Amino acid sequence: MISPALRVLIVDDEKSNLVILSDLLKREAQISLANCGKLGLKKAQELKPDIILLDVMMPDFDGFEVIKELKACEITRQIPVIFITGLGDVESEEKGFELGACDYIQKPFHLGIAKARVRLHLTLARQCIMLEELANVDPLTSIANRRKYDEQITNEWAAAQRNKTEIVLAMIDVDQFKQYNDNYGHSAGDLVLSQVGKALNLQLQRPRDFVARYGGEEFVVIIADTNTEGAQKTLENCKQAIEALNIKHEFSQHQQITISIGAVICQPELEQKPEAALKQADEMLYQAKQNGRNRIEWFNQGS
Ligand SMILES: Nc1nc2c(ncn2[C@@H]2O[C@H](COP(=O)(O)OP(=O)(O)OP(=O)(O)O)[C@@H](O)[C@H]2O)c(=O)[nH]1
Repeated sequence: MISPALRVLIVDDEKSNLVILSDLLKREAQISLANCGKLGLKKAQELKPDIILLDVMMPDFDGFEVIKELKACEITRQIPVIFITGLGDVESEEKGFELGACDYIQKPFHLGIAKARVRLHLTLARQCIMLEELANVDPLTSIANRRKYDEQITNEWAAAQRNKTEIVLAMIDVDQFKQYNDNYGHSAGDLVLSQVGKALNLQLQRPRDFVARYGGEEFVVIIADTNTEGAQKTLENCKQAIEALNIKHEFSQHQQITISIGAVICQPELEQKPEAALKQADEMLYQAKQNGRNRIEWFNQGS
């Protein structure tokens, strides 16, 4: 049985087709319906379904136009599209594949065969989601990994340059963590890292906030489209959230698990690279350690 968490969007102007297809798949996935191309496009962008079943001949905006828009849009580009259409000529079928469809089912279709083909694509969609997770999620903390950070910072840095907005980069390190491992054991250390990752993630919930495990006991934060005051508050909340975990660490100067944070805020010029900003954040992290840990140090652009 395929996971019911998968979401299928069916776009068809014929009500009877919507009914047949949703009946066919309702046990396989969550179904959303759209009775015209424009609505289908809107729902695809809003719902980001795992797969789209798309009619070709629709009055306002035909299926070929819809798939062109889907493939041109960053949000919907990856969603597999299956055409289900009365157009039986090979030229239309070839055009459907050329425009990026993953399958082309002709009407009238055999229920069992249509179901088997959609099921196959649902399975592939599910495997793609799993692969994506494996590639981008750190298994210990369940937050983003360094690979995802590299992708995110490339996009956010370019957006900040384009829109002339301010962006914050922060390096976070668990304080005296070697002492924790040495005294409480590596498994207990792993548990702390997992709790810290999740607690940071909870504080970074705005759509443009991002946190990843950078490696070992280090985390990296991106706060995009922000200002000094807002970012200071967010990072202060992160620091306090770790204190609030109240994890005993008798071998630390603060007697509990704490974090140090080095941060930099900038409006990047075209020639500026994010690696230089991250290095500044890292230098500030070193300062935070030198100045007593469990604190945030900001890079001063003037210094
Ligand atoms: N349990 C666990 N420990 C890790 C992991 N990755 C790195 N570490 C440990 O994190 C510790 C980092 O220690 P150090 O870099 O020496 O610094 P620290 O003890 O945190 O001291 P300060 O940074 O100066 O506060 C090392 O003991 C690493 O073995 C991990 O995945 N799990």
